[in-house]
Amino acid sequence: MTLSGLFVPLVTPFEDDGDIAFTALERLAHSVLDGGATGLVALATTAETSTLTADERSRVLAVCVRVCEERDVPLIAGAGSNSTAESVAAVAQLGLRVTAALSVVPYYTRPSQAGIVAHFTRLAGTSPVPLIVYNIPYRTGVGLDADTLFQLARIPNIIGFKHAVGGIDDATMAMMSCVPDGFAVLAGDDLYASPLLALGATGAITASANVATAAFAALVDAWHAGETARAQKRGHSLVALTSALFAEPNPVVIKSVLAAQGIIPSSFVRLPLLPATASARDRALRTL
Ligand SMILES: O=C(O)C1=N[C@H](C(=O)O)C[C@H](O)C1
Repeated sequence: MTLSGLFVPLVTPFEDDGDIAFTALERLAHSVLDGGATGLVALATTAETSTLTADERSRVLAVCVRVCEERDVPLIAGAGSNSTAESVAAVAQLGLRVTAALSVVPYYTRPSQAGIVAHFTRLAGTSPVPLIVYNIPYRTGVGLDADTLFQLARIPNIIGFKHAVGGIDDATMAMMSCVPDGFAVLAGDDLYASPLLALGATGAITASANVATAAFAALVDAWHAGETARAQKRGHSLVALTSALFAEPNPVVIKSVLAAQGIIPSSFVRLPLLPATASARDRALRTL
């Protein structure tokens, strides 16, 4: 299985009192699929997963599983932490309900490159579903060098990377020059999705696609169709929007835009996130 296309990491809509708005979540899930997304990502960073309780996480996942089954589309679900044992348990809990698990490089602990390979070897060996390694050094505090990327890509049951390194760096260039056949590279930095697709990424997981699903779907399609001029134009046209949506910590601006559009009931986010400022929200709305 090669994962390709646009996967939307859904926000978790809240009511003004902080309760999860499950009906709005289900509506949003259908609406991004109607807008051209290939599949969904449940419980990613954009979902504010770290501030959901275990019960809320399982109810959010249940909504996403139901929608993806109804629509017959792939579902990726976030699972894992900076504890290998806890990550093994979290991925096991997903069972076979998802297409793949998205597991972040262990954050905060700053393990060695060999430790990271050992972590994912253990996880991939026990996971009931294929794994996607989430490489996001600006959140985890630890980068992956080219050799580590090659080693991870060769581990059985690891089928892809969500690659979000804040640019196109040396390790990215080395990795993209020899991606194993069938291995998925999913662009995870909204601003660099277009250049990574140009280098051969199989798809994208971009939070901005909660707001601009059709535009991101068209961007992925254009690069995959080899229509360079159209793809570049699409990429350029998304720069102002993605910059505006990430002007404050993700997903606060995205939620404020969705709330202003009436797509979700409230711009509420849980502490330690604060709601987007009016100026950030208005700037994003102006770029739509
Ligand atoms: O939740 C996600 O998946 C994403 N999170 C990233 C982040 O918040 O750092 C951004 C990316 O668009 C997808």
